[in-house]
Amino acid sequence: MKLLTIAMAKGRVADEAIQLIERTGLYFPDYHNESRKLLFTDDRKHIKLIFVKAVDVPTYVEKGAADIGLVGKDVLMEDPKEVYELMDLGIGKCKLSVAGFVGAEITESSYLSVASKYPNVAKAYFEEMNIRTDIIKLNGSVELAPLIGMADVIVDIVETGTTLKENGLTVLADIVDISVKLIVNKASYAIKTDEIQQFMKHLYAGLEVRI
Ligand SMILES: Nc1ncnc2c1ncn2[C@@H]1O[C@H](COP(=O)(O)OP(=O)(O)OP(=O)(O)O)[C@@H](O)[C@H]1O
Ligand SMILES: O=P(O)(O)OC[C@H]1O[C@H](OP(=O)(O)OP(=O)(O)O)[C@H](O)[C@@H]1O
Repeated sequence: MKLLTIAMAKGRVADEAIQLIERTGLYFPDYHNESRKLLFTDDRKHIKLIFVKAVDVPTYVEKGAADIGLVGKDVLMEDPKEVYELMDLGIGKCKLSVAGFVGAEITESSYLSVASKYPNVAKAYFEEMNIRTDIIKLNGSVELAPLIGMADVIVDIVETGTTLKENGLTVLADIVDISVKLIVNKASYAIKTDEIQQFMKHLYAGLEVRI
């Protein structure tokens, strides 16, 4: 059995993903969600988990530093890479939405300033709508931008809507549903076909139990 390396981000994705992986019978004795370790191996040495920034997961997989990556569809849409996207894990569910002040109107004649962690997704969305934009790339706390007059609207992740609500903002339009995807390096899929398919089969079985 060849060892599989799986890249994912610490935090909300890892906490749920590791529960799913452990459902397949794999066990990571050292893992706990407050650990500062960045690399874990299961007790039978089948899987090596590496923790990287969410936006870097597709890069590790494209370059072959990881065979498999678990990453939000938002990251894959913003910066597409040459990888296979083979499975939806049904975790990390949220939406990418346009948000702003209640009653803000977005029309074809608008010229909008848009703040986002996802400038490419935002640009493509408004181009499709024939709306001219000035896109401002931010790396977090995006909801602040309309409040201080830096942007008319934002494009950001919405899950419960609490962050928007607490900042006096509302969803103006939904762009796309997001969840965590399993991506695979193209060469790894050729070389480690059996291992990868077995792993995915076990994950599917775990998902069925979960549903
Ligand atoms: N509020 C949320 N609810 C559900 N899923 C979310 C939420 N926010 C982000 N996600 C999903 O989880 C992934 C990782 O989010 P996370 O907040 O851990 O990363 P990040 O904000 O990009 O990284 P960092 O906090 O290190 O800057 C996102 O790419 C997205 O797919
Ligand atoms: O609808 P909610 O349940 O409130 O979740 C949405 C919030 O979660 C994410 O932020 P995150 O915690 O990753 O912080 P950051 O992007 O500002 O770093 C996202 O960017 C929203 O701000």
